[in-house]
Amino acid sequence: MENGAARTAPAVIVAIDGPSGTGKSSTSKAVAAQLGLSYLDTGAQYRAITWWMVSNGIDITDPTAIAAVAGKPEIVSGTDPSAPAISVDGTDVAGPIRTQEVTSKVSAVSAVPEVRARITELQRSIAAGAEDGIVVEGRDIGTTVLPDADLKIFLTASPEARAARRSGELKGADVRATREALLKRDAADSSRKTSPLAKADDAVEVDTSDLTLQQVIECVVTLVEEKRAAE
Ligand SMILES: Nc1ncnc2c1ncn2[C@@H]1O[C@H](COP(=O)(O)OP(=O)(O)OP(=O)(O)O)[C@@H](O)[C@H]1O
Ligand SMILES: Nc1ccn([C@H]2C[C@H](O)[C@@H](COP(=O)(O)O)O2)c(=O)n1
Repeated sequence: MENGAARTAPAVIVAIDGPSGTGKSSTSKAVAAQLGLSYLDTGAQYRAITWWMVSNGIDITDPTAIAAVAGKPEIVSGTDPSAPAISVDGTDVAGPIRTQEVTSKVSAVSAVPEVRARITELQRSIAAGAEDGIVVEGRDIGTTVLPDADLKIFLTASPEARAARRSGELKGADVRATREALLKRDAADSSRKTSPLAKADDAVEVDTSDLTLQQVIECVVTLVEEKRAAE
């Protein structure tokens, strides 16, 4: 190595997309922490703007009303994988954005083009500022937000596996009702006109149905390391 300069791994941008409950957040956080990368949960940003709309009495069934105020809330996302944080106008909303009310309304709010344009711009600027690289998870990262990402992963899992995982989280939740709610949200997210949930043509698909979380993490870490070695 010339002049004794330390060899550092090049900044890498990893896009992880997929339907609900496939393990995007758990995997992305662990991979980012293991590889010293930043982490961005884009679903949390759409939940945050939905929370703001609900808190301010905006009619969620009216896309024009949503579009008119889409630029108002200031959303700030932390990128430390060991302490994910999200605030709206200075209020910590990490808890409130996970309520059933926000979950049931987030697909409608995130389908509005003005909302997507605003959040996409924010996501690109966060990714551009991540000096050591970043893992960004969501629904349209590989297709729309970061089409030049170094590595794109698309996680899948059977509806049964996903419902069982989510019901385990929401202790006592009915698995069949959870499955139906997941499928309803997937259908809405996949069928919207603006940047729907979709696998990029150059994404690596990983079916996590029969893999443990640890196996999925190892698989993605290996893919990132292979990518870095090839550059
Ligand atoms: N391979 C796996 N095996 C078993 N459980 C898993 C696996 N991957 C994730 N889980 C668990 O499934 C639940 C959902 O995972 P996670 O939140 O990471 O999914 P997600 O794709 O980010 O979902 P969403 O898009 O709804 O936020 C969590 O409780 C997580 O611990
Ligand atoms: N890139 C993204 C990320 C998320 N959304 C929408 C669609 C999801 O139903 C919702 C919540 O995401 P989750 O927290 O479950 O990952 O946000 C999107 O449209 N685009």
